[in-house]
Amino acid sequence: MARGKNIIIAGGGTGGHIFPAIAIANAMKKLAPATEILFVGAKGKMEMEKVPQAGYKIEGLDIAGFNRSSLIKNIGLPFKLVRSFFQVRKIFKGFRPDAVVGVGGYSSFPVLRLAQARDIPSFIHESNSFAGKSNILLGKKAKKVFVATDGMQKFFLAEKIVVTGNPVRPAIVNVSSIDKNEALQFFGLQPGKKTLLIVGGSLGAKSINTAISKGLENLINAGLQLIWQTGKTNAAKWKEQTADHPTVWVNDFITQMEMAYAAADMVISRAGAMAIAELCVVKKPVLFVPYPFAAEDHQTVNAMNLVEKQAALMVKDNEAIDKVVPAIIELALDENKQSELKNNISKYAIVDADERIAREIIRSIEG
Ligand SMILES: CC(=O)N[C@H]1[C@@H](OP(=O)(O)OP(=O)(O)OC[C@H]2O[C@@H](n3ccc(=O)[nH]c3=O)[C@H](O)[C@@H]2O)O[C@H](CO)[C@@H](O)[C@@H]1O
Repeated sequence: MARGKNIIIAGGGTGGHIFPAIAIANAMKKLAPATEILFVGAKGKMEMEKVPQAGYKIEGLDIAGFNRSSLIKNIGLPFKLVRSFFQVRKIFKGFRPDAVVGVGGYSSFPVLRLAQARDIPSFIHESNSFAGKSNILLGKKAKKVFVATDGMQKFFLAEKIVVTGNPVRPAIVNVSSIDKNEALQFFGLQPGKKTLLIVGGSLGAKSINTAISKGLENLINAGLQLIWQTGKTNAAKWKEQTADHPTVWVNDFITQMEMAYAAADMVISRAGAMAIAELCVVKKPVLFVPYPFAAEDHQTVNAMNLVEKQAALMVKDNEAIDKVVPAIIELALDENKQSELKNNISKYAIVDADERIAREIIRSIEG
Protein backbone atom coordinates (compact mmCIF):
# COMPACT_ATOMS: atom_id res chain seq x y z
CA MET A 1 0.00 0.00 0.00
CA ALA A 2 1.22 3.48 -0.77
CA ARG A 3 2.17 5.41 2.37
CA GLY A 4 -0.48 6.24 4.91
CA LYS A 5 -3.95 5.80 3.44
CA ASN A 6 -6.76 7.27 5.52
CA ILE A 7 -9.59 4.84 6.15
CA ILE A 8 -12.93 5.48 7.85
CA ILE A 9 -14.75 2.55 9.42
CA ALA A 10 -18.39 3.39 10.03
CA GLY A 11 -21.08 1.60 11.98
CA GLY A 12 -21.88 0.04 15.31
CA GLY A 13 -24.87 -0.13 17.60
CA THR A 14 -24.15 -3.64 18.85
CA GLY A 15 -21.10 -5.78 19.55
CA GLY A 16 -21.92 -7.79 16.44
CA HIS A 17 -20.90 -4.78 14.35
CA ILE A 18 -18.22 -3.22 16.56
CA PHE A 19 -15.92 -6.16 17.30
CA PRO A 20 -15.49 -7.34 13.70
CA ALA A 21 -14.85 -3.69 12.76
CA ILE A 22 -12.05 -3.49 15.33
CA ALA A 23 -10.64 -6.80 14.07
CA ILE A 24 -10.56 -5.40 10.51
CA ALA A 25 -8.87 -2.19 11.75
CA ASN A 26 -6.21 -4.18 13.61
CA ALA A 27 -5.53 -6.32 10.55
CA MET A 28 -5.15 -3.22 8.35
CA LYS A 29 -2.70 -1.70 10.83
CA LYS A 30 -0.77 -4.97 10.87
CA LEU A 31 -0.57 -5.26 7.06
CA ALA A 32 -0.05 -1.54 6.42
CA PRO A 33 1.13 0.13 9.63
CA ALA A 34 1.08 3.63 8.13
CA THR A 35 -2.70 3.45 7.63
CA GLU A 36 -4.67 6.05 9.60
CA ILE A 37 -7.99 4.78 10.84
CA LEU A 38 -10.94 6.81 12.08
CA PHE A 39 -14.17 5.23 13.29
CA VAL A 40 -17.53 6.95 12.89
CA GLY A 41 -20.34 5.79 15.14
CA ALA A 42 -23.62 6.99 16.65
CA LYS A 43 -23.57 9.16 19.78
CA GLY A 44 -24.64 7.27 22.90
CA LYS A 45 -24.11 3.83 21.35
CA MET A 46 -21.78 1.08 22.48
CA GLU A 47 -19.08 1.92 19.91
CA MET A 48 -18.39 5.28 21.60
CA GLU A 49 -16.99 3.32 24.56
CA LYS A 50 -15.60 0.12 22.95
CA VAL A 51 -13.69 1.70 20.05
CA PRO A 52 -11.52 4.05 22.21
CA GLN A 53 -10.90 1.08 24.54
CA ALA A 54 -9.42 -0.68 21.52
CA GLY A 55 -7.11 2.28 20.91
CA TYR A 56 -8.88 3.99 17.98
CA LYS A 57 -10.37 7.45 17.55
CA ILE A 58 -14.09 7.72 16.95
CA GLU A 59 -16.44 10.53 15.93
CA GLY A 60 -20.08 10.26 17.00
CA LEU A 61 -22.97 11.31 14.74
CA ASP A 62 -26.35 12.56 15.98
CA ILE A 63 -28.08 9.74 14.18
CA ALA A 64 -30.70 7.37 15.53
CA GLY A 65 -32.89 4.59 14.21
CA PHE A 66 -36.65 4.50 13.94
CA ASN A 67 -38.16 3.84 17.35
CA ARG A 68 -41.01 1.34 16.92
CA SER A 69 -42.11 1.35 20.54
CA SER A 70 -42.51 5.12 20.94
CA LEU A 71 -43.56 7.04 17.84
CA ILE A 72 -43.20 10.36 19.62
CA LYS A 73 -39.48 9.73 19.97
CA ASN A 74 -39.19 9.79 16.17
CA ILE A 75 -40.13 13.45 15.81
CA GLY A 76 -36.51 14.60 15.77
CA LEU A 77 -35.42 11.86 13.38
CA PRO A 78 -35.37 13.68 10.02
CA PHE A 79 -33.57 16.57 11.68
CA LYS A 80 -30.98 14.20 13.14
CA LEU A 81 -30.45 12.53 9.79
CA VAL A 82 -29.86 15.84 8.04
CA ARG A 83 -27.54 16.96 10.84
CA SER A 84 -25.58 13.74 10.60
CA PHE A 85 -24.97 14.33 6.88
CA PHE A 86 -23.45 17.72 7.74
CA GLN A 87 -21.37 16.09 10.46
CA VAL A 88 -20.07 13.51 7.97
CA ARG A 89 -19.11 16.27 5.51
CA LYS A 90 -17.12 17.97 8.24
CA ILE A 91 -15.40 14.70 9.17
CA PHE A 92 -14.49 14.07 5.52
CA LYS A 93 -13.11 17.60 5.21
CA GLY A 94 -10.82 17.08 8.18
CA PHE A 95 -9.80 13.45 7.67
CA ARG A 96 -9.88 13.18 3.85
CA PRO A 97 -10.60 9.45 3.62
CA ASP A 98 -9.11 7.37 0.80
CA ALA A 99 -11.72 4.68 1.47
CA VAL A 100 -14.60 3.94 3.81
CA VAL A 101 -15.74 0.64 5.24
CA GLY A 102 -19.32 0.12 6.47
CA VAL A 103 -19.92 -2.59 9.03
CA GLY A 104 -23.67 -2.08 9.58
CA GLY A 105 -25.51 0.08 12.09
CA TYR A 106 -26.98 3.59 11.73
CA SER A 107 -23.79 5.52 11.15
CA SER A 108 -22.78 3.37 8.15
CA PHE A 109 -25.47 4.96 6.03
CA PRO A 110 -24.58 8.68 5.84
CA VAL A 111 -20.86 7.90 5.73
CA LEU A 112 -21.05 5.45 2.84
CA ARG A 113 -23.64 7.56 1.04
CA LEU A 114 -21.35 10.59 1.03
CA ALA A 115 -18.33 8.51 0.05
CA GLN A 116 -20.26 7.02 -2.86
CA ALA A 117 -21.50 10.45 -3.97
CA ARG A 118 -17.89 11.60 -4.06
CA ASP A 119 -16.46 8.48 -5.72
CA ILE A 120 -14.44 7.54 -2.67
CA PRO A 121 -14.08 3.72 -2.69
CA SER A 122 -16.51 2.13 -0.25
CA PHE A 123 -16.62 -1.39 1.17
CA ILE A 124 -19.21 -3.27 3.16
CA HIS A 125 -18.97 -6.10 5.61
CA GLU A 126 -22.22 -8.04 6.08
CA SER A 127 -21.89 -10.59 8.88
CA ASN A 128 -25.37 -12.12 8.61
CA SER A 129 -26.73 -14.50 6.04
CA PHE A 130 -29.66 -12.06 5.57
CA ALA A 131 -28.37 -8.68 4.47
CA GLY A 132 -29.72 -5.59 6.21
CA LYS A 133 -31.75 -3.11 4.11
CA SER A 134 -29.22 -0.29 4.23
CA ASN A 135 -26.38 -2.64 3.29
CA ILE A 136 -28.37 -3.81 0.27
CA LEU A 137 -28.83 -0.21 -0.83
CA LEU A 138 -25.22 0.75 -0.16
CA GLY A 139 -23.97 -2.46 -1.78
CA LYS A 140 -25.07 -1.21 -5.21
CA LYS A 141 -22.25 1.35 -5.35
CA ALA A 142 -19.74 -0.37 -3.07
CA LYS A 143 -16.49 -1.59 -4.53
CA LYS A 144 -16.60 -4.90 -2.67
CA VAL A 145 -18.99 -6.58 -0.27
CA PHE A 146 -17.45 -8.97 2.26
CA VAL A 147 -19.79 -11.67 3.46
CA ALA A 148 -19.73 -14.60 5.86
CA THR A 149 -21.43 -17.27 3.80
CA ASP A 150 -22.24 -18.40 0.28
CA GLY A 151 -25.59 -17.58 -1.30
CA MET A 152 -25.52 -13.78 -0.88
CA GLN A 153 -26.14 -13.13 -4.61
CA LYS A 154 -29.77 -12.47 -3.80
CA PHE A 155 -28.69 -9.29 -1.99
CA PHE A 156 -25.57 -8.10 -3.84
CA LEU A 157 -24.06 -8.26 -7.33
CA ALA A 158 -22.04 -11.47 -7.65
CA GLU A 159 -18.93 -9.68 -8.92
CA LYS A 160 -18.78 -7.51 -5.78
CA ILE A 161 -19.08 -10.35 -3.29
CA VAL A 162 -16.04 -11.76 -1.50
CA VAL A 163 -16.77 -14.63 0.87
CA THR A 164 -14.37 -14.10 3.75
CA GLY A 165 -16.20 -15.34 6.85
CA ASN A 166 -16.62 -13.13 9.91
CA PRO A 167 -13.55 -11.51 11.46
CA VAL A 168 -12.95 -12.94 14.93
CA ARG A 169 -10.58 -10.84 17.03
CA PRO A 170 -7.06 -12.31 17.44
CA ALA A 171 -7.31 -12.59 21.25
CA ILE A 172 -10.18 -15.03 20.71
CA VAL A 173 -8.45 -16.86 17.85
CA ASN A 174 -5.54 -17.43 20.24
CA VAL A 175 -7.68 -18.62 23.14
CA SER A 176 -5.93 -21.99 23.36
CA SER A 177 -2.78 -20.21 24.51
CA ILE A 178 -4.56 -18.97 27.66
CA ASP A 179 -4.08 -21.14 30.74
CA LYS A 180 -7.50 -22.35 31.87
CA ASN A 181 -6.76 -21.96 35.57
CA GLU A 182 -5.55 -18.44 35.01
CA ALA A 183 -8.80 -17.68 33.18
CA LEU A 184 -10.83 -19.16 36.06
CA GLN A 185 -8.85 -17.10 38.54
CA PHE A 186 -9.59 -14.01 36.47
CA PHE A 187 -13.28 -14.54 37.30
CA GLY A 188 -12.55 -15.61 40.91
CA LEU A 189 -13.71 -19.16 40.10
CA GLN A 190 -12.35 -22.55 41.19
CA PRO A 191 -10.10 -24.84 39.16
CA GLY A 192 -11.48 -28.34 38.55
CA LYS A 193 -15.15 -27.32 38.59
CA LYS A 194 -17.20 -27.49 35.39
CA THR A 195 -17.75 -23.93 34.17
CA LEU A 196 -20.75 -22.65 32.26
CA LEU A 197 -20.51 -19.40 30.31
CA ILE A 198 -23.81 -17.62 29.69
CA VAL A 199 -23.87 -14.84 27.09
CA GLY A 200 -26.97 -13.05 25.83
CA GLY A 201 -25.38 -11.38 22.81
CA SER A 202 -23.72 -8.02 23.26
CA LEU A 203 -26.80 -6.51 24.92
CA GLY A 204 -27.99 -9.38 27.14
CA ALA A 205 -30.99 -11.69 26.73
CA LYS A 206 -34.09 -11.50 28.90
CA SER A 207 -35.25 -15.09 28.37
CA ILE A 208 -31.82 -16.53 29.15
CA ASN A 209 -31.46 -14.36 32.26
CA THR A 210 -34.88 -15.38 33.54
CA ALA A 211 -34.12 -19.07 32.93
CA ILE A 212 -30.79 -18.86 34.76
CA SER A 213 -32.25 -16.89 37.64
CA LYS A 214 -35.02 -19.45 38.08
CA GLY A 215 -32.71 -22.46 37.76
CA LEU A 216 -29.74 -21.04 39.65
CA GLU A 217 -29.89 -23.47 42.58
CA ASN A 218 -30.26 -26.44 40.21
CA LEU A 219 -27.20 -25.37 38.27
CA ILE A 220 -25.16 -24.97 41.44
CA ASN A 221 -26.39 -28.28 42.85
CA ALA A 222 -25.35 -29.93 39.59
CA GLY A 223 -21.78 -28.84 40.45
CA LEU A 224 -21.54 -26.06 37.87
CA GLN A 225 -19.93 -22.68 38.37
CA LEU A 226 -21.06 -19.77 36.24
CA ILE A 227 -19.79 -16.82 34.26
CA TRP A 228 -23.03 -14.98 33.58
CA GLN A 229 -23.22 -11.96 31.30
CA THR A 230 -26.59 -10.27 31.79
CA GLY A 231 -26.64 -7.11 29.67
CA LYS A 232 -27.44 -3.79 31.35
CA THR A 233 -31.18 -4.34 31.93
CA ASN A 234 -31.73 -5.66 35.47
CA ALA A 235 -28.02 -6.37 35.95
CA ALA A 236 -28.26 -5.12 39.56
CA LYS A 237 -31.07 -7.58 40.28
CA TRP A 238 -29.12 -10.61 39.02
CA LYS A 239 -26.02 -9.44 40.87
CA GLU A 240 -27.98 -9.22 44.08
CA GLN A 241 -29.47 -12.68 43.62
CA THR A 242 -26.02 -14.22 43.21
CA ALA A 243 -24.18 -12.13 45.81
CA ASP A 244 -23.90 -15.06 48.25
CA HIS A 245 -22.69 -17.53 45.63
CA PRO A 246 -18.89 -17.54 45.42
CA THR A 247 -18.98 -19.76 42.32
CA VAL A 248 -21.10 -17.39 40.26
CA TRP A 249 -19.54 -14.41 38.46
CA VAL A 250 -22.09 -11.93 37.15
CA ASN A 251 -21.67 -8.75 35.12
CA ASP A 252 -23.57 -6.79 32.51
CA PHE A 253 -20.72 -7.19 30.00
CA ILE A 254 -17.55 -9.24 29.60
CA THR A 255 -14.75 -7.08 28.28
CA GLN A 256 -12.26 -9.93 27.92
CA MET A 257 -14.30 -12.55 26.11
CA GLU A 258 -11.15 -14.57 25.43
CA MET A 259 -10.86 -15.18 29.20
CA ALA A 260 -14.49 -16.27 29.39
CA TYR A 261 -14.07 -18.67 26.47
CA ALA A 262 -10.83 -20.03 27.96
CA ALA A 263 -12.52 -20.69 31.30
CA ALA A 264 -15.70 -22.24 29.88
CA ASP A 265 -16.47 -25.94 29.48
CA MET A 266 -19.93 -25.25 28.05
CA VAL A 267 -21.75 -22.18 26.75
CA ILE A 268 -25.33 -20.91 26.60
CA SER A 269 -25.54 -18.18 23.96
CA ARG A 270 -27.69 -16.08 21.66
CA ALA A 271 -27.01 -16.94 18.01
CA GLY A 272 -25.76 -13.61 16.59
CA ALA A 273 -23.35 -13.90 13.68
CA MET A 274 -20.23 -13.10 15.70
CA ALA A 275 -21.15 -15.31 18.64
CA ILE A 276 -21.44 -18.18 16.14
CA ALA A 277 -18.13 -17.35 14.44
CA GLU A 278 -16.35 -17.16 17.79
CA LEU A 279 -17.84 -20.37 19.20
CA CYS A 280 -16.66 -22.27 16.10
CA VAL A 281 -13.15 -20.90 16.66
CA VAL A 282 -13.00 -21.64 20.41
CA LYS A 283 -14.65 -25.07 19.92
CA LYS A 284 -17.07 -25.14 22.84
CA PRO A 285 -20.17 -27.27 23.33
CA VAL A 286 -22.94 -24.72 23.06
CA LEU A 287 -26.66 -24.46 23.59
CA PHE A 288 -28.15 -21.64 21.53
CA VAL A 289 -31.24 -19.62 22.41
CA PRO A 290 -31.72 -17.54 19.23
CA TYR A 291 -33.27 -14.08 19.51
CA PRO A 292 -36.53 -14.66 17.61
CA PHE A 293 -37.16 -11.07 16.48
CA ALA A 294 -33.94 -10.47 14.52
CA ALA A 295 -34.62 -9.68 10.83
CA GLU A 296 -35.99 -12.74 9.02
CA ASP A 297 -35.41 -14.67 12.27
CA HIS A 298 -31.78 -15.00 11.13
CA GLN A 299 -30.51 -16.08 14.57
CA THR A 300 -32.62 -19.24 14.35
CA VAL A 301 -31.22 -19.87 10.87
CA ASN A 302 -27.68 -19.34 12.23
CA ALA A 303 -28.25 -21.78 15.07
CA MET A 304 -30.06 -24.39 12.96
CA ASN A 305 -27.16 -24.50 10.49
CA LEU A 306 -25.05 -25.93 13.31
CA VAL A 307 -27.77 -27.96 15.03
CA GLU A 308 -28.43 -29.86 11.79
CA LYS A 309 -24.76 -30.85 11.70
CA GLN A 310 -24.79 -32.08 15.32
CA ALA A 311 -22.51 -29.15 16.10
CA ALA A 312 -24.74 -27.39 18.67
CA LEU A 313 -27.93 -27.68 20.70
CA MET A 314 -30.81 -25.23 20.56
CA VAL A 315 -33.78 -24.22 22.72
CA LYS A 316 -36.36 -21.77 21.37
CA ASP A 317 -36.65 -18.42 23.10
CA ASN A 318 -40.26 -19.01 24.20
CA GLU A 319 -39.30 -22.35 25.77
CA ALA A 320 -36.10 -21.10 27.38
CA ILE A 321 -37.46 -20.57 30.88
CA ASP A 322 -38.44 -24.22 31.26
CA LYS A 323 -35.94 -25.98 29.05
CA VAL A 324 -32.55 -24.26 29.12
CA VAL A 325 -31.40 -25.31 32.58
CA PRO A 326 -32.48 -28.99 32.35
CA ALA A 327 -30.88 -29.23 28.87
CA ILE A 328 -27.54 -27.80 30.01
CA ILE A 329 -27.47 -30.00 33.13
CA GLU A 330 -28.10 -33.03 30.91
CA LEU A 331 -25.23 -31.94 28.66
CA ALA A 332 -22.96 -31.41 31.67
CA LEU A 333 -23.46 -35.08 32.59
CA ASP A 334 -22.78 -36.34 29.06
CA GLU A 335 -19.08 -36.11 28.23
CA ASN A 336 -19.55 -37.95 24.92
CA LYS A 337 -22.10 -35.45 23.70
CA GLN A 338 -19.81 -32.58 24.73
CA SER A 339 -16.95 -34.10 22.69
CA GLU A 340 -19.20 -34.66 19.69
CA LEU A 341 -20.42 -31.04 19.74
CA LYS A 342 -16.89 -29.74 20.20
CA ASN A 343 -15.47 -31.76 17.31
CA ASN A 344 -18.30 -30.88 14.97
CA ILE A 345 -18.41 -27.13 15.70
CA SER A 346 -14.64 -26.82 15.24
CA LYS A 347 -15.04 -27.81 11.56
CA TYR A 348 -16.62 -24.41 10.82
CA ALA A 349 -13.90 -22.23 12.34
CA ILE A 350 -12.55 -19.38 10.20
CA VAL A 351 -9.58 -17.61 11.73
CA ASP A 352 -8.27 -15.28 9.03
CA ALA A 353 -11.31 -13.29 7.89
CA ASP A 354 -9.87 -10.07 9.35
CA GLU A 355 -6.70 -10.33 7.28
CA ARG A 356 -8.53 -11.39 4.15
CA ILE A 357 -10.80 -8.35 4.35
CA ALA A 358 -7.92 -6.00 5.17
CA ARG A 359 -5.85 -7.37 2.28
CA GLU A 360 -8.73 -6.98 -0.21
CA ILE A 361 -9.33 -3.37 0.85
CA ILE A 362 -5.67 -2.50 0.62
CA ARG A 363 -5.32 -4.19 -2.77
CA SER A 364 -8.46 -2.50 -4.11
CA ILE A 365 -7.50 1.03 -3.18
CA GLU A 366 -4.00 0.58 -4.44
CA GLY A 367 -5.61 0.00 -7.82
C1 LIG B 1 -30.65 -8.86 18.76
C2 LIG B 1 -29.96 -8.69 17.48
O1 LIG B 1 -30.52 -8.20 16.51
N1 LIG B 1 -28.71 -9.12 17.43
C3 LIG B 1 -27.85 -8.98 16.27
C4 LIG B 1 -26.56 -8.34 16.73
O2 LIG B 1 -26.14 -9.16 17.78
P1 LIG B 1 -25.00 -8.99 18.83
O3 LIG B 1 -24.46 -7.60 18.89
O4 LIG B 1 -25.44 -9.63 20.07
O5 LIG B 1 -23.95 -9.79 18.03
P2 LIG B 1 -23.07 -11.02 17.89
O6 LIG B 1 -23.47 -12.22 18.62
O7 LIG B 1 -22.91 -11.15 16.42
O8 LIG B 1 -21.68 -10.47 18.50
C5 LIG B 1 -21.53 -10.13 19.82
C6 LIG B 1 -20.13 -9.65 19.99
O9 LIG B 1 -20.02 -9.04 21.25
C7 LIG B 1 -19.00 -9.66 22.00
N2 LIG B 1 -19.39 -9.64 23.41
C8 LIG B 1 -20.62 -10.06 23.77
C9 LIG B 1 -20.98 -10.04 25.10
C10 LIG B 1 -20.04 -9.59 26.05
O10 LIG B 1 -20.30 -9.55 27.25
N3 LIG B 1 -18.82 -9.21 25.63
C11 LIG B 1 -18.47 -9.20 24.33
O11 LIG B 1 -17.35 -8.81 23.99
C12 LIG B 1 -18.86 -11.06 21.44
O12 LIG B 1 -17.61 -11.58 21.72
C13 LIG B 1 -19.12 -10.80 19.95
O13 LIG B 1 -17.95 -10.36 19.33
O14 LIG B 1 -25.64 -8.28 15.63
C14 LIG B 1 -25.34 -9.52 14.99
C15 LIG B 1 -24.38 -9.23 13.85
O15 LIG B 1 -24.91 -8.30 12.95
C16 LIG B 1 -26.63 -10.20 14.50
O16 LIG B 1 -26.31 -11.48 13.95
C17 LIG B 1 -27.56 -10.35 15.68
O17 LIG B 1 -28.76 -10.98 15.28
